Amino acid sequence: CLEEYREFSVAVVTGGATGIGHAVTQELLYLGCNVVIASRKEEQLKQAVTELKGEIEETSPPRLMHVPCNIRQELQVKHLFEETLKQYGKLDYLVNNGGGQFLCQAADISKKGWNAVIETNLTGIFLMCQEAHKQWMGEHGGVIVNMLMDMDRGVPMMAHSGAARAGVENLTKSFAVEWAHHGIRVNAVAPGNSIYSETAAKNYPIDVFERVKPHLPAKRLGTPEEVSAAVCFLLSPAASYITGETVHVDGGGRLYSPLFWTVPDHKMLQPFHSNQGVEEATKPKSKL
Ligand SMILES: CCCCC/C=C/C(=O)SCCNC(=O)CCNC(=O)[C@H](O)C(C)(C)COP(=O)(O)OP(=O)(O)OC[C@H]1O[C@@H](n2cnc3c(N)ncnc32)[C@H](O)[C@@H]1OP(=O)(O)O
Ligand SMILES: NC(=O)C1=CN([C@@H]2O[C@H](COP(=O)(O)OP(=O)(O)OC[C@H]3O[C@@H](n4cnc5c(N)ncnc54)[C@H](OP(=O)(O)O)[C@@H]3O)[C@@H](O)[C@H]2O)C=CC1
Repeated sequence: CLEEYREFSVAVVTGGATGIGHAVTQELLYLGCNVVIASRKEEQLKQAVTELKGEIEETSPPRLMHVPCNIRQELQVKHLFEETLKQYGKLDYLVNNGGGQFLCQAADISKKGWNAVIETNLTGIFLMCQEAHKQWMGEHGGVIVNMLMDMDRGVPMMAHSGAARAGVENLTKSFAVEWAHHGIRVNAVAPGNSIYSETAAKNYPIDVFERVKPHLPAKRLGTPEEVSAAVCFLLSPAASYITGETVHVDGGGRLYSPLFWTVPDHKMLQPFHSNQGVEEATKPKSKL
């Protein structure tokens, strides 16, 4: 299965300079792919290219390049694929990993903050998939992996991101079906809220990772490499019959751990009592 990677496939990885994206980039390079990494901070991209190039043979054109791109900006997304095709002449894999959010109770999220997170984590992924399809994959096929989060029980303190990622999970299924006859597979990876990297941790004012650790069945945090392994499996021909699927990489966290939120003791959700008598109990309770 690794042979097809070795035929110098071409991958675009958003957020490929840091954390999980960095691990994906490193693994794809190791497997023989050409990789384009894309995110907003050009200095960070350049640094990653310099570091990762030190680990691979020098080639012409180089097997790793960067394109600054904010996935919220349509023109920048278009430019990213144009540059990729100009340099390598094809596009086999797209990893929509770039994204993020801020901690905030739902009641306090401003409309601007809501829009920033939805644009990043939902609209941005939509634009990336649509443009990849338009410029290359619609005609030639390809494989897409979208990054989600542990959001199936809702995401207290990150409601905006949970909503966006749930949207992406559904988009993943729609694309998987609509684009199957174009030879495109589309899957998702959902990391638990427990994948430690310095760059992920520094986005938060509190040590979110230390707080989740004791509540994980694995009793340890996950690594970017453990997420990358799932991404690379889904990209590979070993996953040729898998599409529209989500793979969870969370050490069992979603099955066991309390959410990143403790409900205070309260008596605000009272039960319904039928001891008011049959007539009273069967009266419609609608407030309309
Ligand atoms: C449960 C714990 C789980 C931990 C697991 C880890 C999960 C991960 O996802 S790790 C990856 C983390 N990486 C990131 O989060 C990085 C990316 N994040 C961002 O870029 C921002 O958070 C963004 C998505 C909001 C985008 O920001 P940007 O486009 O730069 O927009 P602004 O900074 O201008 O903000 C716009 C607007 O958003 C509101 N806002 C932003 N930050 C906060 C905050 N910390 N608290 C409250 N509100 C915030 C705010 O309304 C901003 O407008 P202004 O007030 O006018 O600045
Ligand atoms: N670590 C964890 O436990 C979890 C992570 N995730 C998700 O996994 C993905 C990778 O996170 P992780 O590696 O941990 O954290 P990082 O903070 O290291 O990575 C986030 C990356 O996304 C890029 N990014 C953010 N916004 C944009 C944008 N608008 N356009 C292009 N790139 C952008 C950032 O680069 P730049 O700022 O330069 O744009 C950065 O490289 C993210 O989507 C994250 O939300 C989900 C669940 C848990």
